[in-house]
Amino acid sequence: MFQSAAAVSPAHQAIAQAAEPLLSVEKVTLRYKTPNLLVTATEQVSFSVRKSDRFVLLGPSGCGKSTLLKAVGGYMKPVSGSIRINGRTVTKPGPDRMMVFQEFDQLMPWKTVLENVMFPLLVARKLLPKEAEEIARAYIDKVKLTRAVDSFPHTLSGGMKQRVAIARGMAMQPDILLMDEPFAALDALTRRQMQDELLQLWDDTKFTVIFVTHSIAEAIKISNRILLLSPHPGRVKAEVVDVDKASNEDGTAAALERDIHDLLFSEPGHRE
Ligand SMILES: Nc1ncnc2c1ncn2[C@@H]1O[C@H](COP(=O)(O)OP(=O)(O)OP(=O)(O)O)[C@@H](O)[C@H]1O
Repeated sequence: MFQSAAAVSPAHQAIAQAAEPLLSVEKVTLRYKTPNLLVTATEQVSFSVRKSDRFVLLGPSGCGKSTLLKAVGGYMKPVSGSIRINGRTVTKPGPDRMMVFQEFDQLMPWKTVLENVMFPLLVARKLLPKEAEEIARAYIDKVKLTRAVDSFPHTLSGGMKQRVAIARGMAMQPDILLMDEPFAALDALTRRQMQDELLQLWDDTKFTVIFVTHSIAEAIKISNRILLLSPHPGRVKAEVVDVDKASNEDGTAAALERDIHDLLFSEPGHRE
């Protein structure tokens, strides 16, 4: 079930030979340049994502999960290595990769739920209003917000706002949905409900998602594959495959949670 970092690359090569993965991240190093500091966020990170994967990036705070997601989104260029989607190198953001963030303020406050979901369909996909509205309404239904379709964001709960952001991302039918700790700011009950709803949506549409979290339990619940990153700078520690199988077996999810915890925090002197 665990593939060590050393074992990941050959496995990816084998997959790549069998069929080009949807997304392929090869030895990616990402750095921030500040006026007096050079921060290496990730070092030589490799992984690949296949169609319909629920792929989780998991690791302690500061290991570069969000930075990796930004790079896949095309908002940041690797200093070395490459990121390819459908065989093309990622150089800028595109409608094939839609982001959902943690923050509740990612919606446009002056637009209704419907208008928020329609916006990228009109602007990026350049659809006619009638067409955009039809698609937007279908995805608003999918996230169970039909009754709030004409509401403005400030009248919605945190969970409802996140549902709108998910509907907006999914309505674009991107190749990959990029989710950066989308449920982290929600209360525990709502978070669990949102995780269930996301899985129901996945059962419906089998979309491909990369999901960032630092919750091991959330990673196990959401994913079919988990990439474990070491603390700053982030390097691949291992990949967990067949998570679905483990989390459906009695007692196995708890054991897997313990194993992942031990693997992530086994470094001497590391504090959680
Ligand atoms: N804009 C920035 N300028 C400089 N350094 C940054 C910037 N954004 C992030 N970093 C640094 O890059 C490293 C990785 O940050 P990143 O936010 O990707 O980690 P993360 O794993 O997503 O953390 P968390 O789980 O806390 O959100 C950290 O050391 C962080 O301080």
